Parts: sequence; C-alpha cells; structure tokens
Amino acid sequence: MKELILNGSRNTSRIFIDKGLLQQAADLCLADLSTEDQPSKICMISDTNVAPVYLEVLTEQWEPRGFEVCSHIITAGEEYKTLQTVSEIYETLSRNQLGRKDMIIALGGGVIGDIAGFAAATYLRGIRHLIQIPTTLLAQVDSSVGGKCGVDLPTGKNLVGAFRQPDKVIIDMNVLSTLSREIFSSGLAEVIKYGCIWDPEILELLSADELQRNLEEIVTRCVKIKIHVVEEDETEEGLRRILNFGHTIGHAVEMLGDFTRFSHGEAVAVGMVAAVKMGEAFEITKKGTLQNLTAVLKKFDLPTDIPYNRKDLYGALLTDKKKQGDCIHFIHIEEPGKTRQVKMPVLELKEMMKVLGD
Ligand SMILES: NC(=O)c1ccc[n+]([C@@H]2O[C@H](COP(=O)([O-])OP(=O)(O)OC[C@H]3O[C@@H](n4cnc5c(N)ncnc54)[C@H](O)[C@@H]3O)[C@@H](O)[C@H]2O)c1
Ligand SMILES: O=C(O)C(=O)C[C@@H](O)[C@H](O)[C@H](O)COP(=O)(O)O
Ligand SMILES: [Zn+2]
Repeated sequence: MKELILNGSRNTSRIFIDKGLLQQAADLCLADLSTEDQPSKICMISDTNVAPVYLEVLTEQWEPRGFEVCSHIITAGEEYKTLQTVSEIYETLSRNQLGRKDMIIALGGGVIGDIAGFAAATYLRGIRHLIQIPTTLLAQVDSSVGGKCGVDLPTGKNLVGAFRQPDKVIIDMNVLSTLSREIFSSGLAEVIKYGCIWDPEILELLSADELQRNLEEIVTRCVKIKIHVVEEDETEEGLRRILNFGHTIGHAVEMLGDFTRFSHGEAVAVGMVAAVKMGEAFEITKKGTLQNLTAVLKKFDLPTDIPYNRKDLYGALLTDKKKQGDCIHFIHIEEPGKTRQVKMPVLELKEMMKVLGD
C-alpha cells in the first residue's frame, strides 16, 4: 500500500492507494486516532449507483466495532449537486444526532465527494472527521484530494463551497472495475489535463493497450501532482489555478447543458481543446499541440468539438470564479508540461474566442 501525505494549513490528509482497501477501510479511518479522538457516530454519504454495490462492505466493518452508523443516499447525477441536497444531508445528520467529533464518509464519485465535503465543512460549523473514498477514476485522480468541495447554482458550477482537506483518502483501485467505459473515460480527461499541465509522461502511460497495467501508476502520479500544487497554494491564489486548465470553457459547457448533457470530464475535454486552439492561434501554444491533444481525447471517445455557439459560451463564463472585476485568469499551455497563466480583460478573451468559430 502506498501512503502519500498532503500537509494542508489546517489539517493533514493521509492518502492510501492500493487494491482491496475498501475491505480495510474502517481500520484506515481509525488509524492514528486516540480513543479520545475517535468518533462515536458515522454517516456514510453515497449515491444510488454506488451504494448498492459498495456500501454494505463498509457498513459491516463499523457495527461490530461498536460505532453507530447511518447513511444518506443521493440520486446519482450532477444535477443533484445542489444546496437542496446538502440541506437534506443536514437533516439526516441532525436527525441522527451527529456531533462535532463524529465522522462523515464520502463513498462515490466527485459529485458525492464535493457534496459530502461541503456538508462536513459546514454542519455544526465543521465536523471533525472527513474521509473520502473515491469510486470513479476522476475522483481518485482529482476531486478527492485537495479539499475543494461545494455545489452548483443554476448560474454556474461550484459557486458555493469551501476548502476542507479530508483527513484520509482511501483509493481502492478495485472499485474502478464496475465503471462504465464512458465514466472511466470522463476521468481520463482530468488525467490528460495533468499530462498537459505538468507531466507529459502521463500521456505516454495512456497508450491504450497498456492502460490497465499502468493505471495505479497513473493515479499515483496525478495525486502526487495535486498534492504538490495544493501544498504550494491551497486556496488558489496562484499556482493552483493551473488545475483549472480547460475548465473556463468546460464549466460553461456543463452549465449550458443544464449539468446533464455533458459529464464534467467531457466538458473539460472540450474546454482543453478550446484553450489549445486559442493558444495556437495567438502563438502561446506550440503548433501541433492541438492535433496531439485531439488525438488522445478521441482515442478515449472524449468529445473535441465545441457544442455551443461562442456568444452563449462567453455569456456562461462570466460567472466563473476565476473572473475578478473585468478580468479573468485564463490557463494556457505553451506545450505539454508547461503552463502560462494570463490575467486578461474578459473582452480580450471574447476576441480570442473568435478563433473557435461561431
Ligand atoms: N473538488 C475537486 O477538486 C473536483 C475536481 C474534479 C471534479 N470535481 C467534480 O466532480 C464531479 C464529477 O465527478 P465524477 O466524474 O466522479 O462524477 P459522479 O460522481 O457523478 O460519478 C459518475 C457516475 O458514476 C457512478 N459511479 C461512481 N462510482 C462508480 C463505480 N465504482 N462503479 C459504477 N458506477 C460508479 C456514479 O453513480 C455516477 O452515476 C463534478 O461535479 C466535478 O465538478 C471536483
Ligand atoms: O482542485 C482544483 O483546484 C481544481 O481546479 C480541480 C478541477 O479539476 C475541479 O474541477 C474543480 O472542482 C474546479 O474548481 P473551481 O474552483 O473552478 O470550481
Ligand atoms: Zn475538473
């Protein structure tokens, strides 16, 4: 079992990666906790696809140890990543009398991790123990690590949220076996993002015939990059913005599709293509990058065509968190592994977007 550490400003995350960790999750959750520091109640938050397959193996580890366990199951889907869902979780937590010293476990993909993290950050002004057990590739390589959590508003992605580092992240490679090809590919979009912004070797590890063999190595590399970036800039005032490569237009695409038409990974795929297309046209990005990026995305059936017109996309990105006054921080890559952050007036971005066509 690999163990990686993320030293956050308020707490440390211990991140475990191996096959079969779900079966020993309770031990990992309790590792290093003195009796005094242990929770007495645990609430598992999961969704309607994940819970029937993986919840029982988790629940049955807690009850014999004398812990009180409850669960809250959300209907699967990004469209439920809302304040309404969080409010229902608060009711479950309160009805089951979870206290500040108790524990929330997020068992699921990025949607569950983001919602459960936000509930843990806000219920009773913050609950002591938060565990992330990511069950999609996307959640393993990205969303379960680094502490960003929150929900969408109708006007935009992740507009309400917090930074709350999880205490432990338990990455069990075996759970990826039940993912559909589509959802697995959606996670590869974020993997490709890490290849573009930091480590081009990741793109080589993706060569399809060896993908399964390379998967644990790929997850580990992505998590290490995320740890490095987050430790340097936990609250996204500088370096961390690079993790948003492809997300400015990606988030606009998700929102215009009412959070149902495109998965997060698909939207990021389109957003990375758009960023590289603009980068090449304005001589920020090395020629040929677009062709290589498009080829790797297509290999995994990820979309590369921009599905909305320029005017709608521009309107949608005006609520982006990276916008400050009339300027937006936009992330380009010069070539895979080398980013360039540009703070530009939104009107300049609007001009640049002309190269995307109508
Ligand atoms: N906090 C962050 O830093 C961060 C980073 C990246 C993405 N995100 C967020 O993550 C979300 C996307 O995450 P996602 O792609 O994991 O989506 P998701 O959580 O909606 O999961 C995708 C689908 O896979 C199903 N599923 C999950 N695990 C499964 C398994 N092991 N077997 C079978 N089915 C399974 C889910 O029920 C769901 O239907 C977005 O809301 C995005 O904004 C957050
Ligand atoms: O961890 C980060 O920082 C990221 O930006 C990771 C992104 O992949 C992720 O989609 C994140 O939720 C986007 O954050 P936001 O602040 O732009 O909503
Ligand atoms: Zn993302």
